Amino acid sequence: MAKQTETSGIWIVDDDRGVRFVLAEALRDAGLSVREFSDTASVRTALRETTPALVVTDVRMPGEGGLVLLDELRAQHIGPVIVMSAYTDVATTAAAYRAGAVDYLAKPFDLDQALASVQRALADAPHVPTADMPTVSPHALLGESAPMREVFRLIGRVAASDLNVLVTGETGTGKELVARALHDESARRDKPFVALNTAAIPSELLESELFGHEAGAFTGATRRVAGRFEQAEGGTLFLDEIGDMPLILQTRLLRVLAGGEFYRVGGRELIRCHVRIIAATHQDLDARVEAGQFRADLKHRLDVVRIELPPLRQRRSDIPVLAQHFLATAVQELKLAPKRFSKAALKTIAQRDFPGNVRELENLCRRLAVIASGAEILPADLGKSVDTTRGDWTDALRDWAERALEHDEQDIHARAREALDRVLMEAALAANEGHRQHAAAALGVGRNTLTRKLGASRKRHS
Ligand SMILES: Nc1ncnc2c1ncn2[C@@H]1O[C@H](COP(=O)(O)OP(=O)(O)OP(=O)(O)O)[C@@H](O)[C@H]1O
Repeated sequence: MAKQTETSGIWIVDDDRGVRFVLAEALRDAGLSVREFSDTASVRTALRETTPALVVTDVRMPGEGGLVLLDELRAQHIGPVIVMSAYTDVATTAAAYRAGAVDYLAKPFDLDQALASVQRALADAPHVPTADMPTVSPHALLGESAPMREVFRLIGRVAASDLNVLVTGETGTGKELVARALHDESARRDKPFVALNTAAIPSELLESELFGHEAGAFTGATRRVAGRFEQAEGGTLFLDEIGDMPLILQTRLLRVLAGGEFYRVGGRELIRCHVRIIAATHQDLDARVEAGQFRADLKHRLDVVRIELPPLRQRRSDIPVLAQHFLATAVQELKLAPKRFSKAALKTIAQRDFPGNVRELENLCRRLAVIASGAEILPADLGKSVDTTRGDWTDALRDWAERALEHDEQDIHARAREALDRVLMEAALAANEGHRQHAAAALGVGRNTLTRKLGASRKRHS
């Protein structure tokens, strides 16, 4: 009979997060305990604490491959070990069996087949605990709720394909993070990931932003500039807020997607591109198509696979994990004294609605990291943070600025100042029935200043 050792379940070793997700999910669904590792070094670290009941390892990984690990595990009588690989050549398969693997799974494998293989190998193996163990690999994209697991599953499934993906969800739900995960899990991972927020670029500049321009293409174009398509060559182009793209550019984009080639603005050279497009929108794209604001044929091209990110209020069970992660990250980044949430504080936070979703939760945690006085954040601290900021327009401005900085946008200060001027002027004019002198006086600026700013704002918006 097999020796009853205390082990820590099934260990999956694969640098491909998508494969880990999918396989781990299937094994957990079957009631097994799973730990995930992205490389052999972290397996070795974990082996100092405990041993696995079974290891499923990839063969080719950056750094050290799975066969070295297999040798080591066999030498220490740890295992059984199942090997998986996309390289089903005879030499690799034979080497794996020679080194003592009990089975060899050729990728892409059928999940049922993988599960059957694991169950066969376990039939002889020691006791496997069924409680889920914490995973070792830090996923950038966190979440344990059912909808997020479904998102992980989809990412795992479609990452390796070259299909265009449309990510939908309210602002701040993690659409860009999903796009990055899709890129990181694809064969394009060593090529660039380029993000462009189409709503943040004035429409007259968007074309040259996407496709680049030649020197002299327009006033101020002093040299040739590569657009985002060229920058992303071989990799992934993430087009955020695609729903806001002006129709004329939708037509241009569609032509490029259909033909796989484009000209720079003012250029004559036809440039071929091999870019995977991941688009995102917080809008209802179908409704925009209905309303004639979005081209149906472009939607059709972008919306090949759809990943929907639910708002945070529909997956509240993710809030504690996210909050703790953001607090720890902020403390580390800002070099503050360690802080943690009290149970009551976490409970209060989890009950809150976050219209700005994960981004808003992240900002709240960053603020708490700075302002909470004790090592433990209490519900009273949350009150403080909310009372001083609720309804405060600087909050919205801060969110906007953080987002713009995150996306490496241009002229952030000028654009914010312009928006500030415009909002104040419009409000003052509205409050004074369009009377400029009164509006200026109400704002505490001279009439000439108001007229000048009004002119500048109109020009920018015409
Ligand atoms: N599941 C998650 N795990 C960890 N961090 C997350 C998660 N979802 C979102 N975030 C973080 O929240 C912030 C907002 O995410 P992201 O920019 O991807 O959202 P978005 O949906 O693209 O927003 P927008 O539509 O406003 O551009 C980022 O700092 C991101 O790292």
